[in-house]
Amino acid sequence: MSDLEPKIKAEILAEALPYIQKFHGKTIVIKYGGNAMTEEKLKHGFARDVVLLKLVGMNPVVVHGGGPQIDNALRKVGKSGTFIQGMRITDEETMEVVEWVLGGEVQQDIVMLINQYGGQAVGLTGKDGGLIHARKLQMPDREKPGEFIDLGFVGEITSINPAVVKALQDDAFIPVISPIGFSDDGQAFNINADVVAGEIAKILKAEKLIMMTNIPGVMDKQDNLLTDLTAVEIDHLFADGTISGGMLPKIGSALEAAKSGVNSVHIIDGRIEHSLLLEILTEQPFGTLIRSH
Ligand SMILES: Nc1ncnc2c1ncn2[C@@H]1O[C@H](COP(=O)(O)OP(=O)(O)O)[C@@H](O)[C@H]1O
Ligand SMILES: CC(=O)N[C@@H](CCC(=O)OP(=O)(O)O)C(=O)O
Repeated sequence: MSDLEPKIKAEILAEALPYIQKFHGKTIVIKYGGNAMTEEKLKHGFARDVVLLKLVGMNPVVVHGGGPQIDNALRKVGKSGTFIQGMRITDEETMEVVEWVLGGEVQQDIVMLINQYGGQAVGLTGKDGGLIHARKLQMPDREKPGEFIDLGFVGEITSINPAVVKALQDDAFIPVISPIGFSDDGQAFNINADVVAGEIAKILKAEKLIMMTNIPGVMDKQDNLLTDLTAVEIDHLFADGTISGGMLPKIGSALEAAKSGVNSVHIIDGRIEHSLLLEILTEQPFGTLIRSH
């Protein structure tokens, strides 16, 4: 932006006004994927953007991932990450690493940066305020209908109690949520962060859900960006194998949220600096918009 003519700079800033008005007081759930937080510069840009959104009157809620960061920590203890249908197989030792990495290092890094830029972030896991109740996931096998895959300590959400998030929002704080759920007997479960973001957006009746990842959006088989997708089109992409790996839970959760009344759901490239501001405060079409119909 520093290379732009002053007039163009002013026009871009003025373009933000209707969006600031439209989204004032509205909840914006941001899924901050582990792949979009690998560079220092990007992390700082993200933190500044979140603070700006809060200061202009929106209610950002961050749900973070950390897949690559968990992989790094596992490598240090001689283990490697294995995924099935975009979900990590999580044995007991892996679960300990997941809790330690997501609930510790990754979350604290985001909280510190947001606070450094003048925000008031508070880190939460599913345990805090009974936020995320979970049980062991029975994951349907996409290749063998009727059969299930055992992923160990991977959880599915049974309920969300959003009271703690609402209280923090009302008190000018920015919640930063780790995707770890707990059963009634205190067992921790590893939950895909896209799934948590989708459910949090649903229960908070968010205006927007923005999933920041490491690709321009949903791509077709020829690697062209699909700017806009409906439920029917998504069904086709699932059926013909265009969507695989980490995009499976992401697009599934995005569609669920769109069907449940979240007004706009986007999958965007988190590797572009200030992608969050571009999506929310400018007219520029960005990434993939997921529609319920
Ligand atoms: N059709 C598709 N369009 C875009 N990405 C896809 C598609 N199918 C599979 N993917 C994969 O999904 C990845 C994004 O999911 P994931 O690695 O879990 O990211 P994140 O850490 O941001 O949640 C992409 O980098 C890409 O490798
Ligand atoms: C069950 C499962 O797969 N959990 C994820 C949780 C972190 C996550 O979702 O991180 P990203 O958003 O960076 O992919 C994992 O263990 O990697």
